[in-house]
Amino acid sequence: MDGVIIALNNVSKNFGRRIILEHINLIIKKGESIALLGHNGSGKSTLLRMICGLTNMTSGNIEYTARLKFNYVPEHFPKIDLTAREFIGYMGLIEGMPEKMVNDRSRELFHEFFMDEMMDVPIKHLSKGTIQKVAVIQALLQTPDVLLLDEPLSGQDSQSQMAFINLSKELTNQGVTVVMSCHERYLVKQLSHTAYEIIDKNLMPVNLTGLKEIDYDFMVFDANRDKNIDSSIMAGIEQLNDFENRLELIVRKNMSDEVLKQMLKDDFKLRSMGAKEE
Ligand SMILES: Nc1ncnc2c1ncn2[C@@H]1O[C@H](COP(=O)(O)OP(=O)(O)OP(=O)(O)O)[C@@H](O)[C@H]1O
Repeated sequence: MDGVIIALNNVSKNFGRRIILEHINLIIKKGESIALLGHNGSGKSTLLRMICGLTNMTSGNIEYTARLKFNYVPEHFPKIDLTAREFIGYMGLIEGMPEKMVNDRSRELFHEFFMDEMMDVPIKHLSKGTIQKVAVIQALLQTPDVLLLDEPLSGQDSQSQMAFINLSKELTNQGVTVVMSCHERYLVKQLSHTAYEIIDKNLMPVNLTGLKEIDYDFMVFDANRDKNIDSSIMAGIEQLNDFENRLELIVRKNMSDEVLKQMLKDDFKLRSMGAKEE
C-alpha cells in the first residue's frame, strides 16, 4: 500500500497470563499522525513500545518497509539533577551533533515551548508537564522518521498544547510519522489524521468527523485552594488543568452556562473565557 512504513499483523501481547492486546492490525504511513486513545491501563504505552521494539510481542509480527529512526518519549521521565539545558546538551553530543548545532536547535525548541526561563532549572524541580516538554525537545533535536510519544499533552497548559500541536503538524508536513497516546479527546481532531481507541484489547478506529461535532469552551479561573468543583458539573468538564495560580477548564459547550453559573456561585473568580481554539 502507498506510503506504508510499518504494518502490525495480528499482534498480541500478554503480561504473564493477562492478555493486554489481542490480534492488533495497524497500518502506519509516512507523514501520518496517529492518536491512540483508551482508558488508563488499556495498553497504549505497550503498543507504542512494541512499535519501536522496546517491548516484545507475544505473537504476530511487525513489518518495517525500511530502516527507520525511531524516537520514543516515555510518559514518565526520571527526576534528575541536570538542568534542562545540560541534559539536552549531553543528549545532542551523544547523538553526534556538533555543539553549536545542539545549542542553536535546543534554544529554538526551548523558545517554542515557552521554556526560555526554565532552561537552567534542574529537571528534578520542574513540573510533570515541563519535564515532558524536555523529553519532547530531546526527541526533536534530530528529526526522526517516526516519533512515538506517550501522553505528550498531559500536564501541559493550553498554550503549550497548541505549540505542540503546531510543531507536530510541521513535522508531519516534513514527512515525519507521529504516533502518540493521548487522553485529550477534544484535541485529537486537531492533532491527528487518524485515531484509534483501545477497547477490550482491540484497536477500534475513531470517527474524527464524529468528534468534530462536540464543541468546547475554555474557562480560566483563579486558583482557589479552599473550594472544590461541584460534582453536579463534572460531567460537563472534559478536562481540568490545575496550575499553581489558575484553574483551566475545557467545558462541553452545551454545558457551559451551567458550569459557569455554578463556578461563580461557588466563588471561583473568572479570569478569561473563550471558545477552544481550532
Ligand atoms: N512490564 C509489565 N509487566 C506486567 N504488566 C505490565 C507491564 N507493563 C504494563 N503492564 C500492564 O499492562 C496494562 C497496560 O499498560 P499500559 O501502560 O500499556 O497502559 P496505558 O493505556 O498506557 O495506561 P495509561 O493511560 O495509564 O498510561 C496495565 O494493566 C499495566 O499494569
